[in-house]
Amino acid sequence: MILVILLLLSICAIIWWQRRAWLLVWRLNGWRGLVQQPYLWLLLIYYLEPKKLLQAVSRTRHRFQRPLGIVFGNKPVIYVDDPDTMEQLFNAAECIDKSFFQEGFCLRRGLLHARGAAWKSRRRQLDPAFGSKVLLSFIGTFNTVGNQLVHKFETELLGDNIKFDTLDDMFCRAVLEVSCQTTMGTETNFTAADTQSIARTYSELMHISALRGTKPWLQVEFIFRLLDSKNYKRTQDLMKHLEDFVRVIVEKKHSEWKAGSEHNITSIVGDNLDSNADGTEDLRNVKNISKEHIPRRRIFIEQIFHMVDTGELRMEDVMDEALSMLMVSFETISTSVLVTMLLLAAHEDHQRKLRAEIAETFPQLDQITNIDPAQLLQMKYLDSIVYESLRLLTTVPFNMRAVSRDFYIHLTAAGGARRSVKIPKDTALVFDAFNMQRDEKYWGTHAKEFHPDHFVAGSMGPITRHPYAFVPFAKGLRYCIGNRYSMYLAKIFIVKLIYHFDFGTSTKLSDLLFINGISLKFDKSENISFQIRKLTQMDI
Ligand code: HEM
Repeated sequence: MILVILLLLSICAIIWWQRRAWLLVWRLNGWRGLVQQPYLWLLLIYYLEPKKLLQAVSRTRHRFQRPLGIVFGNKPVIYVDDPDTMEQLFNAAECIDKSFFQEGFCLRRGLLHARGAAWKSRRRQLDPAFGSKVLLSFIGTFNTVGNQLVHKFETELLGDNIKFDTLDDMFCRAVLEVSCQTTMGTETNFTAADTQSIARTYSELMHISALRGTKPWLQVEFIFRLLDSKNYKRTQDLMKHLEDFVRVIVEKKHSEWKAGSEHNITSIVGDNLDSNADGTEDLRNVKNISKEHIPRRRIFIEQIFHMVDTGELRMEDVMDEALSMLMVSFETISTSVLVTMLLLAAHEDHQRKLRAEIAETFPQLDQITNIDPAQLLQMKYLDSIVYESLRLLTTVPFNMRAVSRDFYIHLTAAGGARRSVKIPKDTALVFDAFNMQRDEKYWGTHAKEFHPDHFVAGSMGPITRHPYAFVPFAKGLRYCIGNRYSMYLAKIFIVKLIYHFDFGTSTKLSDLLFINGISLKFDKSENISFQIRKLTQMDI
């Protein structure tokens, strides 16, 4: 009897400890949500690892009413996979902070992880570094590394059995090369060989971060050290390797910058950035900037050095930003290019149509060697291919935030009735862009196919879907600062590759098994291969 009473008391104590989370589930999903919690916990216990999570969520999310409330320890968690709720949350000042799920990310410094007022001020400081003029000054670098990539394909990557992982590695190295040049002004020759193991170091760190991201207990430093000492030690070594690599370059560049004339520049060339987060290019802006007004290449760290002099930033901050810009850019852009090439290889008809648009836009070979951004931005079919790839195999499947203050969201019931739901402080938000962007409810019957027409305005008029049904770079207040940079670079690589080579594969979309890394990964990727053939002028 005493045991039963103790047990009941313990259950009551746990429910009291979790009361805010239970209350939120009740407000969001009613009795059904409360009763479903044990089932949800079982699913989470079984599937909480990168290889299983994404596929399990895709399979089971329909069994629950969404947005879905989850009791996670004493934390309320909301899983969101609909555009209406995403729009409210992405634009709420209470939802800009990162969540506890991201505590396991290897680099918890800089803009990427800043919170509240610190984030606002850092974002204001860094936004101009991604303005149109600065981006246009990088086009030469994008072209040069793109040409090196083409040469690498010509000499080493032609044949009937080019492995997916080989291309993955090559794209990672090429993007890292661009990133090192535009962030720190350093040529690293990664496209030829990763002699300093920098690309491999970043990849390994992202892999460990993804593992910790899906196992929240590993995000507590001492538990990580205790339960997974091997990866703990490895993370420390890898981070030190990267920090040393970046520190040497940043310090050298800072001394050069101080000695040079650029030192006197106290503000960076910016322009009006809008929240252009769906990747829709600001063609007008680019056209208005004449070639004479494009500054010489202003690398990222040079643009923020003057803030070190004024005391707004410390040298450590510059290093953190450089480290994280390299980290976030190389895996995301390379994954986007890789999946676009895979989808084009699997859909020869779209590949041919894109090649025709490229040939029409750039009739001379030297125009491909030196791609002009203004012409690039007019390529509507290229846009639709890149956006459709970002929709169907989105690069960042899940996105997370934390709620910093109690606030209300408005939900619409099936019958159309609206109701307000109070979201308490410290709730973790999980945005599932991957499944929303493949949901027939928002994308119609071709939702799970590669269908570039999704991004082509038809004879019936403009595209009318919900503006938040496509969020590869997030949207609202904390959207990706590198979205336009990514679009230029990815498109330049894709245009050059499709112009010079024919890509084929026997892999079908339905064969792909998805893994939730920091960016999208594929299980059994060793079974995916490409046939790559050099095209002649006749073929084009
Ligand atoms: C295809 C490529 C890319 C994709 C799909 C992508 C996606 C995203 C997403 C979804 C977020 C939002 C995270 C959140 O809401 O918490 C984000 C944030 C961010 N991205 Fe990207 N990204 C890409 C490339 C880049 C590049 C090239 C850079 C830098 C050069 C970059 C820098 C950042 C930074 C600094 C943030 C944090 C912004 C902030 O907190 O204010 N990203 N990115």
